[in-house]
Amino acid sequence: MAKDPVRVLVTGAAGQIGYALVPMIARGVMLGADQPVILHMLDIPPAAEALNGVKMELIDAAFPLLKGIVATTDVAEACKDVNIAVMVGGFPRKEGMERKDVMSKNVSIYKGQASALEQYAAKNVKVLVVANPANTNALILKEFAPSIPEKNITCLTRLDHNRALGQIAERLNIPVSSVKNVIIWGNHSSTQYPDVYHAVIDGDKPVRAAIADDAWLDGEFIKTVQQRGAAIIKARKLSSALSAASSACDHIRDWVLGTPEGTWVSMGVYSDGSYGVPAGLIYSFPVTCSDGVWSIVQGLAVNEFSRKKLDDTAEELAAEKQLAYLCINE
Ligand SMILES: NC(=O)C1=CN([C@@H]2O[C@H](COP(=O)(O)OP(=O)(O)OC[C@H]3O[C@@H](n4cnc5c(N)ncnc54)[C@H](O)[C@@H]3O)[C@@H](O)[C@H]2O)C=CC1
Ligand SMILES: O=C([O-])CC(=O)C(=O)O
Repeated sequence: MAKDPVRVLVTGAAGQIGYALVPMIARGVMLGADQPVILHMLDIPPAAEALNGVKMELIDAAFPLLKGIVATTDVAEACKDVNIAVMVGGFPRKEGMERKDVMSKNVSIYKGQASALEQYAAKNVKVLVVANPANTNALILKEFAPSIPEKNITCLTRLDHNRALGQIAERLNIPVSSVKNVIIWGNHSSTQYPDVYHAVIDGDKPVRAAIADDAWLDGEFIKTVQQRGAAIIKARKLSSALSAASSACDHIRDWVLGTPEGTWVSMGVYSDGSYGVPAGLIYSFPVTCSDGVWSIVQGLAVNEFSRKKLDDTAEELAAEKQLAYLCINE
């Protein structure tokens, strides 16, 4: 029997990431090749014409799984009954801008959209925040949508996770599918910590032994992953739309359909104090997912080198949280 369609909201749908993301969703990349979808697309009035253009193209592409399109500048209409919300809308970082510069513009958007999701979305809505500062926007959304369970509000660090897999694969000249269990800890920012202490290739061979170059792993590798977003912006003069869209699909797919046995992924989730990370931050942890629920992988060893990096990125998030509240109360 055919499945009922799932309603998926994409905010900022007329933007760069939105344009890459909506065809992936309509093709089944996010929820599976047998899962019909109804796409809800939100953007702001100045982008209404471009949004309508995206809608026209979706119609023209004749995606068999696409059972309906809601394209609107009205946030209540956009959020109505959605099961999944991918929050991409916001002001992007431009070349030379720090993430803090976009903070004040974006936290007030997320406060408003939290209320709309709370009021109009399906009760079990799963939320993925992509727009920067992604962790802090997700935290604001959580705070201002108190009836949405905190387990249902996440942010995207899967792009950083995939970037780390990609760098290891390039270095070893092996397919990226042979590498697994890297970890992104902390903030989706240049303080994030891409950790390969538990990563393996070909099922069980430690990455550190395979690469046998600690100086590269502790230096250039970490820096490359941390700075990859800025490098793409410099090269494209636009943000990493293709890879962000693909990683957003990976995030939701694994959350809804489950992570493969023996594999974890990185997700920005509400900290419960695991690994000594202060509770009350949205922080990227290694997680496994089953039956639509994520769980933080427990019991991984954290050495002194890693400890400092976990703490530094937590400190940045605590400072962002403070700044966000200042912006909201201004
Ligand atoms: N977490 C991650 O891994 C990544 C996050 N990003 C972030 O994703 C966001 C989107 O990036 P792009 O698509 O490149 O930017 P973009 O500027 O091309 O698109 C953003 C869209 O959001 C719309 N928008 C602005 N305010 C809105 C509102 N209140 N409601 C709905 N829509 C609104 C704009 O009109 C625009 O169409 C940025 O914040 C960027 O920094 C980008 C790459 C990776
Ligand atoms: O760095 C940025 O502003 C864009 C981004 O989040 C990324 O590509 O990771």
